[in-house]
Amino acid sequence: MAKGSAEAPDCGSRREEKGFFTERDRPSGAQQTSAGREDLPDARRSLEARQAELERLAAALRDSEAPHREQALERCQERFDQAPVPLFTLTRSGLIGSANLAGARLLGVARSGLIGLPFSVFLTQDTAPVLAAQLRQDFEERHSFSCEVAIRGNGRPTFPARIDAASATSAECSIAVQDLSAYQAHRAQAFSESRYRQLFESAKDGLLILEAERGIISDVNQAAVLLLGHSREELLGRRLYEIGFFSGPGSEQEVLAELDRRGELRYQALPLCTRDGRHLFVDFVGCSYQVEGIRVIQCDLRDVTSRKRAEEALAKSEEQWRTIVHNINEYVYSVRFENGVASSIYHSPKCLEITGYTPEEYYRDPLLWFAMIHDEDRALVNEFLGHILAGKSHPPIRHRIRHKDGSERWLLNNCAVQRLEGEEAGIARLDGFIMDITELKLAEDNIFFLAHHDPLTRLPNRSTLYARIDQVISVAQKANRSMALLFLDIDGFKQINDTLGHDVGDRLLQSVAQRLTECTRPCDIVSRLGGDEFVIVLWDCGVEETTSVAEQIIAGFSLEGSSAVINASIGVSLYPQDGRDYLTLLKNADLAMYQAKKAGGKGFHFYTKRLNELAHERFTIETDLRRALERGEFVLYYQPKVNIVTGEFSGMEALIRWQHPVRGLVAPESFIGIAEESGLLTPISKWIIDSVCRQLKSWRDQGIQASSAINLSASFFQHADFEATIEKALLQTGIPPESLELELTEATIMSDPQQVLGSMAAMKALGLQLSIDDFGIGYSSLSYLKKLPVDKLKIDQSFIRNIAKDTDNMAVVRAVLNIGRSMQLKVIAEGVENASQLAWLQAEGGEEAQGFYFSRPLPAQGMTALLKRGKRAFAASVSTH
Ligand SMILES: Nc1nc2c(ncn2[C@@H]2O[C@H](COP(=O)(O)O[C@H]3[C@@H](O)[C@H](n4cnc5c(=O)[nH]c(N)nc54)O[C@@H]3COP(=O)(O)O)[C@@H](O)[C@H]2O)c(=O)[nH]1
Repeated sequence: MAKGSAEAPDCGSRREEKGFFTERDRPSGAQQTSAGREDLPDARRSLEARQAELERLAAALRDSEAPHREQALERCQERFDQAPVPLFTLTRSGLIGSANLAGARLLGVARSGLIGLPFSVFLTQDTAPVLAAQLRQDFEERHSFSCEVAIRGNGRPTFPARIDAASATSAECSIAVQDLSAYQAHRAQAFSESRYRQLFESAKDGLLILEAERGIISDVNQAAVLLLGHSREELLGRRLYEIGFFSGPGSEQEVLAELDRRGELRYQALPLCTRDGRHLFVDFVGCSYQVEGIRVIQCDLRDVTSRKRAEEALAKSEEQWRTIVHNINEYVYSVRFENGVASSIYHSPKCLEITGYTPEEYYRDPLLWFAMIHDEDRALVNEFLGHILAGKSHPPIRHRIRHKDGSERWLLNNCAVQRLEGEEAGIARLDGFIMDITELKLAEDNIFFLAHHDPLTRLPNRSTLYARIDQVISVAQKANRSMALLFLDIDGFKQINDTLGHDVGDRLLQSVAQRLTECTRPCDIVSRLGGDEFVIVLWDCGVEETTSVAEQIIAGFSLEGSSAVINASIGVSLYPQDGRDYLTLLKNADLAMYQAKKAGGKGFHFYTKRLNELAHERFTIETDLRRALERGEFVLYYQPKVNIVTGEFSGMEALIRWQHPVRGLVAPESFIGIAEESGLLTPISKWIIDSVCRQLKSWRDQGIQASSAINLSASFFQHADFEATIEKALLQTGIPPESLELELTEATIMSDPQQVLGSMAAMKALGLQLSIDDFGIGYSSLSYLKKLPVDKLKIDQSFIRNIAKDTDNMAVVRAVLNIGRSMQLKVIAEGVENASQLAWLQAEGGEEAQGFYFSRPLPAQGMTALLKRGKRAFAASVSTH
């Protein structure tokens, strides 16, 4: 070292005082480190070898002679100079005491220029203090140390270096400097490779590295092994087509050529069957690059089977949804809201049929929908949308739109809102469906119409009348107005229906409805209650106006295709005097109509209080009648029929009387009609038949061979029990059928000619006598009369009453007598009250008569007495003149 010191530039001693650090600066506890010993063995060994050499030389110097000492020093100096490791000696101040050749090369400064320079000038600012601290500690504690610094070599960039210092002597310490540039580069590369391998192996995607030249797999990661189901060994050296990619070597070649040309290739959802039979879909990304001059292909395989399956499921569900939406009858739509602006995102094809506009037209104009809403329904739709957009639920609404073709359509509109949550809370979408309910609405309207109207005449029906008239009455009450209720019933409608057929009856009802509508104003109500009953409500009409309307109505209805003139009867009640509610007005108008009917029809009658009294009376009679039969209050009177030629009994007529507990003996005219209308005449008729037969039997039992006529009403003649009742009575009493005579009026026969004719034939077949009562006042034609199985005509008493004075009556009676003769029918004149009537009849050739002149109707007991007078009881009566 002395030699080195001698060779060192004199600047060394010059800079001693301004050295690296001074005694004062020397640290007290610097640590020795052995870090990097194994990393840098050469430098350390070299340094340790020099240290050992120096120690050996020192020992030799102590023990040897001078010549040997010189030689040793030279050898030592040479080894120091030629050592491959950059070596330096540093003074306590950190000045360079000596440097070997490698050291001078490292720092890029001639050795002579280095001596005396602080070593720190070659260090970066941040690492210089590191070395200074270590040196202080080294000189203090005489320990070796190692540290890493950054050297700013002359003419080369800063490079990392490691300094190994031997234990310092009192004056100097030796350091070996190792350039770490190459080492660190190597270490970086090793780190990079390890990191790459780690990344390669831990990648989730399967990675295959191919030698591009031969197309064979040269590396695979674990993910690829798991994905493909092949072991790593099976994969290495194989080609892509051999592990299931691409259809074969040709196809693979094409793919690799394309990859080569473009540098990168991507395939999405390639189907792949793995070695263990799994069917997968993988996204394939191939890219080609050079590694150390060799071209490789990296294949990235990502298992997208779940995604693919989900996509397929989604596509399938979308397809199903589309199929459903395209085939349902509803028009489905979806509108998106973005920043408060609506835009159409879906309109199913059905929109064209329902609205006339194509989906494209909706996409172009988001407000098209609103434009077609019917003006009257716009408020309803706005309210509906307001509810929906506010997030409230609302049932579907029905509204109208104007179809593109101009027609009006009824729609059922239902929709729901899809909302965004969180910060961007608000409406995202409006989804809805629309159904064309035009036909349904029409059907509903029709059903509603039919529920409230009569289908035949299309007039309001009973329930509608009821609802409307209540409103009319309420308005009339508030406005202090009058109104009239007209109850109309077609005269003889049943006969028209029965004789001319129901089609004709229907047409008649329709023409009546039309006529009533024509005769009234729009503010009036015309309705059909049912059957041939109509109700007309005339608003703000008194007696005068109502009379005028009623006269127009009853002027007569002509029936299309028929010459018959049809008449009607009308009853009128007035609000408020005849009633303040519908039912009272209707009841009173009905009473008045009944009165009009009783007056012969073809007329109208205003309701009067008297009608009500009569109705009340009638009601009382009806109530009493219901109890009369069971209380045995009916009795039979008998009026004789007389042969006016011989004066002999020719028969008798049974006539009913009601022995009323309060009213006394009530004549049949006061109750027969009521009994018939209330359905009580059937049991009463059965009682009459039974009683007459029993009386005849009683007389027979007394040796009197009598016969009797019975009056039969139309209702009982048509009753299902009629024939059986007669047969049973004959059977039970055993009287001969020919002792019983049935009197039917022309009206009875005409009420249902077919059925009555059948019953008459049956009675005739049984052996009963049949006669037409009140003959002459009806409308029997001769041709019709010929068909009837009757034995006798009974001239109505109205013709006999004024026979002496009334030439018309004479003519009628003569005519009936002639008819009888020509048709070989017996003729009896009833209502003979005096001798002149009898004489006239006798003069005209009449054979039989009945009347007060001979006898009033007698109770059975009286008749028994009369009968006992013998055959010629009336001989004196017939020969008085
Ligand atoms: N269905 C039934 N109808 C019956 C029955 N009994 C009677 N009647 C019908 O009631 C009407 C009135 O009958 P009545 O009060 O009994 O009157 C009868 C005679 O009393 C009356 N008559 C007879 N002779 C004269 C006379 O000279 N002058 C006169 N003013 N009246 C007279 O005529 C009635 C009998 O008429 P008719 O039946 O047409 O022969 C009457 O229509 C009865 O038919 C019954 O049981 N069932």
